Amino acid sequence: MNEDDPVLVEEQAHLDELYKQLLGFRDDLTHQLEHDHKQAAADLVTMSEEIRPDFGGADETMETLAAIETLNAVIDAYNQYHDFSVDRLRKVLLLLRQPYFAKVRLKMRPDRPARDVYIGAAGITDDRHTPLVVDWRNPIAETYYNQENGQTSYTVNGRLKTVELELRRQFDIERDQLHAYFDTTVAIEDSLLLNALRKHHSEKLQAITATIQREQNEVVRHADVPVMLVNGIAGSGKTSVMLQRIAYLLYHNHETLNANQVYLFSPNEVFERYIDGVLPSMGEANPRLYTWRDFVEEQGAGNRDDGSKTPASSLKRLEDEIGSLVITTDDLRAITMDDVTLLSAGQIGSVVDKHAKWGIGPRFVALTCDELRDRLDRRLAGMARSDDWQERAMGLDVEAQIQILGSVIDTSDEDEIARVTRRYLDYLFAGAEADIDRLTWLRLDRIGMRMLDQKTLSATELLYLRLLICGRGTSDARYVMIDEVQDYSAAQLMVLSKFFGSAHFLLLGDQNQAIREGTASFDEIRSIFEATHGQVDVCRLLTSYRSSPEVTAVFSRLVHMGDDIKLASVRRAGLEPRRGAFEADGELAAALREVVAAARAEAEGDQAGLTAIVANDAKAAYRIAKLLDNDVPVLKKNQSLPASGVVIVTLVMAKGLEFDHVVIPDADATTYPDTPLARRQLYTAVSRAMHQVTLFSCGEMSSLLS
Ligand SMILES: Nc1ncnc2c1ncn2[C@@H]1O[C@H](COP(=O)(O)OP(=O)(O)OP(=O)(O)O)[C@@H](O)[C@H]1O
Repeated sequence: MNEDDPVLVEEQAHLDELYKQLLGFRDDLTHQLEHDHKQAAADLVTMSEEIRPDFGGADETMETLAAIETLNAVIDAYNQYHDFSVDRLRKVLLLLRQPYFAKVRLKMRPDRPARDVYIGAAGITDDRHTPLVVDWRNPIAETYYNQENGQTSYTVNGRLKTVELELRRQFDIERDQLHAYFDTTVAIEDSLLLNALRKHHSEKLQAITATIQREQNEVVRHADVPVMLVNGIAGSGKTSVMLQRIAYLLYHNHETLNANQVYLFSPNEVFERYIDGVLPSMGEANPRLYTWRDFVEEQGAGNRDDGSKTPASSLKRLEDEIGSLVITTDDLRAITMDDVTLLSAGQIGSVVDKHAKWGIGPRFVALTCDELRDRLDRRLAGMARSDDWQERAMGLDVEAQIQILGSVIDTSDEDEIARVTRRYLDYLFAGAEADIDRLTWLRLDRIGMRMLDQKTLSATELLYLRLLICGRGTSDARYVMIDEVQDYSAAQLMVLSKFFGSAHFLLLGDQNQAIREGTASFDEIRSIFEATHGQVDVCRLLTSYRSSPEVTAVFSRLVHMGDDIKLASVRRAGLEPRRGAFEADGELAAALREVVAAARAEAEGDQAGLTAIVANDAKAAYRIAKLLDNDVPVLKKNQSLPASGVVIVTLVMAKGLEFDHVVIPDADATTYPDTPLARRQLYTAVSRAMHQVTLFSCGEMSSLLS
């Protein structure tokens, strides 16, 4: 430490003091939890021994129940206290890694002295509830992210508070070591950001809590609107911002929202593994992670074309036809379980006919399902009275009777036999009600194929038809995040927006990275979500935090963003792009081998980085691997990104990822002709690079790169 710098000395002393407190909290909490655990176990044993179960008379029963009630209340109290202590310990452990990353000195009122607020990954107070560190999601921390010196403001409980920011200080801290501090009193320059960006590629995406930039913060702290569409250039932090936003929402709604109610759609499994450490590193649980495939499979439509290429016109046609849809008996299927027909197609048909006059839609489904459930109930009641089923129930051995029916059947009591047989039938046919609700009685495939005059139905068509008939898909989801939204077709988005009709959406994408033909434009995305959710708020992110100015110059030339928009990079200078057009495969192979050798040599030194050879498709990837004598691995779906070295990836797999050095081995005019799609594919491939891009072609180089 520089002993001559009084600020550094003073801040280190503050850190030492706080760290000591944190260690104390950790030890106290651990002891407390251990002690409480033992105490609780002992108390529960004593209390339960004191309960003398007596159900002899009404008074005795009341007394016994009251004693059990008291025991339950004690268990609840222990659990609550336990949860509170565990939560506090979790925060302390998080802060012990880095107690805080910034401080703001705020003058809350002109007549009061300014006070220092330290900001960290979690908030912690001392025993007298005085805040020692404030959580980055606390309203007051907004003054740090606003990046405004002097007068600034934050919103608390919907009210804007104006304050004076006297000092904004950032810290480079690891555990109890203060490495450096940066004051931004003169001009707002984010030294911590520049420090962070100097680093090399990491195996997994990192949280950006300490360095969220102003335009990103607007997304993270945005009001809770039905749909937000973030339109950002490559490397502008869309994925990072989305994860910070999830953490923000979980913090502000901690009493009502859990991570299971947040759904995150991402392009593929490699990407899922790349991002799955971010929220846990912030002390939050991961949301439910889905690819489109996972979603389709969960909906029982995994065994057909996944519908990613289904045109929106197909779904529009279903919408148009649904009003005049007539359901015939052939469209119905009996509800059968274990070869027992519980409701025949004919019986279902009579219910359907009764309610079809309302038109085929959510109301029809609700009324029909209600009545089918009633009929099922009557059917099971009838079966429970039949000799055949009663004999089967009584034929169960004693163990099975206790396990399934809860007691041994009293064969002397006829009513009891019927009651128990009913319980047995409920157990056997437990899935029948779910079948009714899942509309297994309706041959959706057949109906859809007739409506569309097609021989098969894609997953998108099937799910949309089901949605048109039932209304909403799920109300389990409160928030749905779709990353790389530009890669979804209008039809896929129509399904998702309707399926999650009651959820709020965060859509993030970059139109220039749409690498498939036939995906939805941002205007289409807006109108799809406006139709289901009303309003769509749009935010833009225009600075690249991933790529060096040199790399940014290559990819920004590929696209036209609009005259008023200029892409910017905040990274330090990287290396100049390398190019090479070769006449034959042999020459290309030699050049690639050189790159591989250089990358491996680097990886052995302390300059470990990751080089990716990004091939246009799987065929090209394996061709390159062969050219390199299979010495470089091709990244597979079930693998994670290596930390360093060289890897071959397809463009589809490279989506959302980043590498220190990107080599495009097939940058030729045939692979990348002068078409809008090829332009976007090249933009996506080049923009995966942090420090350097190498463009090789066998034959003439694509004119897009000239
Ligand atoms: N505010 C920030 N502070 C530090 N690093 C940042 C910041 N914002 C983004 N980054 C870094 O920039 C890189 C790109 O971020 P991210 O992958 O979230 O961008 P993206 O917009 O989703 O990219 P793409 O659309 O090209 O896949 C990551 O390494 C991320 O850590």
